[in-house]
Amino acid sequence: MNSMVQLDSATAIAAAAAVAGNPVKIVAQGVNVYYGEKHALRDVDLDIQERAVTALIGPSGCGKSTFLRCLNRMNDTIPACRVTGRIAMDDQDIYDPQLDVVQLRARVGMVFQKPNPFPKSIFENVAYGPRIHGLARNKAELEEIVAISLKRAGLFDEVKDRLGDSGTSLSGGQQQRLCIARAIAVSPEVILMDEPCSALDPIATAKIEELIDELRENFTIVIVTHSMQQAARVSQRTAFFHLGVLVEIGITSDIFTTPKDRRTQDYITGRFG
Ligand SMILES: Nc1ncnc2c1ncn2[C@@H]1O[C@H](COP(=O)(O)OP(=O)(O)OP(=O)(O)O)[C@@H](O)[C@H]1O
Repeated sequence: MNSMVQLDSATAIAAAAAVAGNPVKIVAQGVNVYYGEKHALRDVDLDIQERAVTALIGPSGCGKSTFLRCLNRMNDTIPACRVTGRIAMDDQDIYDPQLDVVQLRARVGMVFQKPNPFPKSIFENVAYGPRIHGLARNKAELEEIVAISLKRAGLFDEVKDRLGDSGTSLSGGQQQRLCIARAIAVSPEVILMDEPCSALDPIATAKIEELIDELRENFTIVIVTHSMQQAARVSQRTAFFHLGVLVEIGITSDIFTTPKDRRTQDYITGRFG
């Protein structure tokens, strides 16, 4: 088979082995999503492993972003959208009516396709979440959270002397790392990334990919990507969606070298997409 993806298979296999024993963080069972009459996701069963990167791939419109948005209930904000089935994080049903959605979204952070810093200072972009969630007892603690979050997002050295400047004054890649720092600042357990590099140049993309690899030590990451190369570089597990169906999920190197399903094979060899 002639996959379009160049795999550094030794690295990919070592990375998959390193996370192989990690427990499951999120379990989705029989998930269906409708936008009005449109049945966008059908009977999806999918496990997300803790402290690993899971990539969601598939052709445009297959339901990747829809599934991602189920994981922090962002679909609740779309009036016509209806979700059925069960999604549990650490065995807790995240669609339980008793559950506080604001708390859920602090536990399951999100980074979007287009960097979207608030029109506020770099400091305030990161401090906002910890402040509203009461995570700092005083100014010194808040400053510490901001500094740590910027360091973990690989941005601190570039901005430490200009924390008062507007977040929007940064380059696109820096803005995306600022958005990652903002997500990290409220100590989430899971970070969802919806095509986080699609608006970035190759150098900024490489930095974000390196960062994702570092972040998986502490966070569970789910990333939607149009780039099979990116999925191969950053993820340990890959899920392939097609026409609203989860076709298969497996170890990334297996999906790109020995997929079980013909549809996956056709996709990774570029027969459609
Ligand atoms: N807000 C919405 N209202 C109505 N239909 C929607 C909405 N969002 C998505 N859809 C439909 O649901 C299906 C899945 O869309 P989704 O955006 O999840 O796919 P995707 O795989 O992420 O696509 P892409 O790679 O192009 O971003 C598509 O047919 C899309 O048109």
